[in-house]
Amino acid sequence: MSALLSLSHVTKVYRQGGMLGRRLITAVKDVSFELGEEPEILSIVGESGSGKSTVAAMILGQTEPTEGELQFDGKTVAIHSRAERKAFMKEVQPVLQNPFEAFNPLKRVDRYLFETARNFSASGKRPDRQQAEKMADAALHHVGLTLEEVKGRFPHELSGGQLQRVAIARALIPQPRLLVADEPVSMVDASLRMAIVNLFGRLKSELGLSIIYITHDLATAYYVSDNIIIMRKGEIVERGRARTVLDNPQHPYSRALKDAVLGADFSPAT
Ligand SMILES: Nc1ncnc2c1ncn2[C@@H]1O[C@H](COP(=O)(O)OP(=O)(O)OP(=O)(O)O)[C@@H](O)[C@H]1O
Repeated sequence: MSALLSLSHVTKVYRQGGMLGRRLITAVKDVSFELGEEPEILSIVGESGSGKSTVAAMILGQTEPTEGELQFDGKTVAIHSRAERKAFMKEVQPVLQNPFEAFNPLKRVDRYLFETARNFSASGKRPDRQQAEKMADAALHHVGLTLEEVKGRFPHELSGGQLQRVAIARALIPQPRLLVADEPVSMVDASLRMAIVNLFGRLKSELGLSIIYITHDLATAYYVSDNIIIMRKGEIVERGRARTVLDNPQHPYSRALKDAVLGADFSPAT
């Protein structure tokens, strides 16, 4: 079976500083993994600076690898034009960490949904106002909201959790095959995190969506992900089925991470 996404020996080196004192930072080092055709939630966890966001940026085509290759649906991820970006974004959508940064505070949130509906209609035809509203409402239903609830509202008139749901709804409008969510719950109130993470599980089963879930939060990763990758200093130190890895981490770093985040005696009831 072919892969939806594959990273093959991907390395990313950043150059920092000017002519004098130039420094090379290897943010990601020889990383390889695949997402199959079957919908899957893959969590990428690791401490700050372990290279998670750089992996996300490469998957989203925002930055190119220094070495190695990323393929989506059998084609090398390489975006050189607006048309290529648009075609790629139909298939792969980001969900950002801070929903308040994803929306202009002076723009009503429904306008974002309508614009996305107009730009990324699955049929390829530009929908009229009524059709765009229908598409927005359908996407909002998938995240537990309705157009009526958000219509005419500015970002600050919604809670962080609601706004993140609107951001996810917007990402669903093009009917992508992959969501790349980089720390999507870290700015959301702790009591609402699980609801958003559970939403990912539903989107996977209801829409057949694959999700890369980048997080510090091992507890939510444990509950929602099928597979997990643990990164440290740009490298994958451990990978496998999420529950297997987190129930019994093998690498000393994974053990330390688990103990630090979940407590040494973490043992979920389920
Ligand atoms: N644009 C950039 N230019 C230079 N160095 C960068 C750039 N982006 C990231 N880095 C460096 O690459 C390394 C990996 O960073 P990255 O943001 O990918 O890690 P992370 O695991 O996502 O961390 P965090 O959880 O804090 O976001 C860090 O040392 C970081 O300082």
